Amino acid sequence: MAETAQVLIQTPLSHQPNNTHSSFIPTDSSQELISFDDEIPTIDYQLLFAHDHDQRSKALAELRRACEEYGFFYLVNHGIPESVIERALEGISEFFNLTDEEKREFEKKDSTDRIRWGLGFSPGDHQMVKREYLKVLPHPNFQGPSKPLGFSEALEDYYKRDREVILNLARAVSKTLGFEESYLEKVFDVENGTDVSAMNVYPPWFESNTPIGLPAHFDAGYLVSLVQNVNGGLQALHKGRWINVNMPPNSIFINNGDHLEILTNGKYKSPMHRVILNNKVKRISLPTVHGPSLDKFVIPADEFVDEFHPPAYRGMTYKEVLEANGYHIIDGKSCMAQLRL
Ligand SMILES: O=C(O)CCC(=O)C(=O)O
Ligand SMILES: [Fe+2]
Repeated sequence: MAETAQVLIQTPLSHQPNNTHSSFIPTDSSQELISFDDEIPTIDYQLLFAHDHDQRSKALAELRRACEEYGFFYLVNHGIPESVIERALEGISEFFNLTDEEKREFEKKDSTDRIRWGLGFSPGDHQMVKREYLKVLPHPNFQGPSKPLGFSEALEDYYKRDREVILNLARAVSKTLGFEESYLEKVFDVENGTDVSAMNVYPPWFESNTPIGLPAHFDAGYLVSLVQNVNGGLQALHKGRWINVNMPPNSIFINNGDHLEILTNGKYKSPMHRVILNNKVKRISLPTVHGPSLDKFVIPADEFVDEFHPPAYRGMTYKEVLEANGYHIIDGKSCMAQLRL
């Protein structure tokens, strides 16, 4: 399948579709690029913690529906200042504007890399760059690139605020699952959790031979947050249709990660997503995968397993999952195919 050929070449933040999930991919190749502007749920972060009981219950019910029926949503009113996001995105743009020689300093060296720069090429054409990326590990012990000046600090500011939001969101998600709010924090040992972030830049389509910027894949971790400089490119699969992600101003795009799917035994699924190059502008995105601690062995929790819902995934430590198939943790590779029973 063409889809499979493409995925072997690119290196998204996470793993590629496996046989089980690929049944969700529209199989008619002529339709493969068709996408829809269907509505995506919007969750108001402040309301998830509102003092008013009714307001809070309503917001939590909306969050439950978004996690269960979609696996992704826009988060508004998250409290991260626009300037913090803008500075991080501007820093990314400046980094990618460095000379190739300067960027090569961050090319893969060995398995202890905490910063990794690289290029994603077009399938079958290794001259055609579809995506340039820079990966870092924001947590624990963030270490940013030494140049351009101020970039590392701008990233650190963003990651700190982003992590606060994600921790609180994980508390709200715990409640939507019927648990006490610290549930996810405890099962994933979030305090020692490993976060992997990719900064991506995609050229406009007219500079490329195919519009696929990043092939369909899933992300590891429990929750993934994403900010970007412009709309137009990211698509998520919902009920067999590719939905365009059109983020409202100053929002964050959130999706469930594989480990939330495993823990909930498939109740909160990790959605397939991809990037199509837009035909106008260079797009920059900043997705961050928030994951369990590396030694955490994640399996479906007892609460989601019964005689009608037998365990659908086997356990593996998060480190083994990320490093599956010979990759280093900074590649954020997952291996759902090996985890599914
Ligand atoms: O660039 C995007 O919008 C998405 C990137 C992504 O899905 C990834 O790096 O895993
Ligand atoms: Fe992704």
